Amino acid sequence: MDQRFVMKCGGSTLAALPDSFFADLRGLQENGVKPVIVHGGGPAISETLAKLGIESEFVNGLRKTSDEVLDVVEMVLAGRINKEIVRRMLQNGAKSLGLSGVDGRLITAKPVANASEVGFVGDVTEVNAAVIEGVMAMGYIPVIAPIGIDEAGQRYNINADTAAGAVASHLGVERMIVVTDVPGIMKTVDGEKRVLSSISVAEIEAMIASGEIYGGMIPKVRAAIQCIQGDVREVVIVSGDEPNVLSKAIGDGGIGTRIVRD
Ligand SMILES: Nc1ncnc2c1ncn2[C@@H]1O[C@H](COP(=O)(O)OP(=O)(O)O)[C@@H](O)[C@H]1O
Ligand SMILES: CC(=O)N[C@@H](CCC(=O)OP(=O)(O)O)C(=O)O
Repeated sequence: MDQRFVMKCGGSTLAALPDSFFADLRGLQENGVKPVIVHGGGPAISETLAKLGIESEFVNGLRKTSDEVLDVVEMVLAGRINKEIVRRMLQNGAKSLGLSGVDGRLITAKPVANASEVGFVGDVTEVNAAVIEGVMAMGYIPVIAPIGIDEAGQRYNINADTAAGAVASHLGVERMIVVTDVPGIMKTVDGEKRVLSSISVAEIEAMIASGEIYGGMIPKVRAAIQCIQGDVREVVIVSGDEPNVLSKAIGDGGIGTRIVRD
């Protein structure tokens, strides 16, 4: 079994993650499991932009990113949030090493198709798997901030779900775990809101079309659909509140929503 997995941790849940979450990661590391973390931090970016009086808006879930916004995105993601995660892992006995996609040209990016509307927002074209594997081989959990760079040295702001999906695809791991602030993809059935234990690509498309999947869930399911076309066997969406969520998600813990190939 592939003992590696990619975990995406959303800004919606980062600050609230209990120590037990990081202790779970340490336990996995001690047992030879090799996690790779890609993190977000959207709410912290918005908070800092507001403090600095810099306007920002989202276009179809992507932050409109000017050069000025890009400075703040990099400062918050690669600085504050990345180091906060590394620190919490250290405090809980897990060994980790923080990087942004710029370090070692970890994430090569190109402008998204609607760059004229959203500015310096990137799509991933290449992931330097050798650097990630090297960090893992040294016994560290890589913690990656979703900033990309192109051949000319231009930086890009990349949606963290998109970046995590690309890292999972390029590493060829079997599983990606998306940790967020809801227990999975929810659907109202007979007037009752339920967490779907699994969902197919066709069902996802239908729920996007009907508006039952909206907002921040859209980039997650899009990234999931993209990476299960390759080697990734399943993507699991779970809540960071659940005790030992990662151990449960990599086992058959019946947790969250599993997205698998049709
Ligand atoms: N069908 C759905 N089931 C669960 N959550 C959904 C659904 N559709 C949209 N969402 C929204 O997606 C949010 C998670 O995305 P987001 O806030 O961007 O989190 P993160 O910061 O973890 O990336 C949930 O809090 C919820 O408001
Ligand atoms: C292009 C784009 O929108 N980038 C995101 C990057 C952070 C992110 O995705 O964070 P979450 O996972 O917490 O949402 C942003 O600027 O907010």
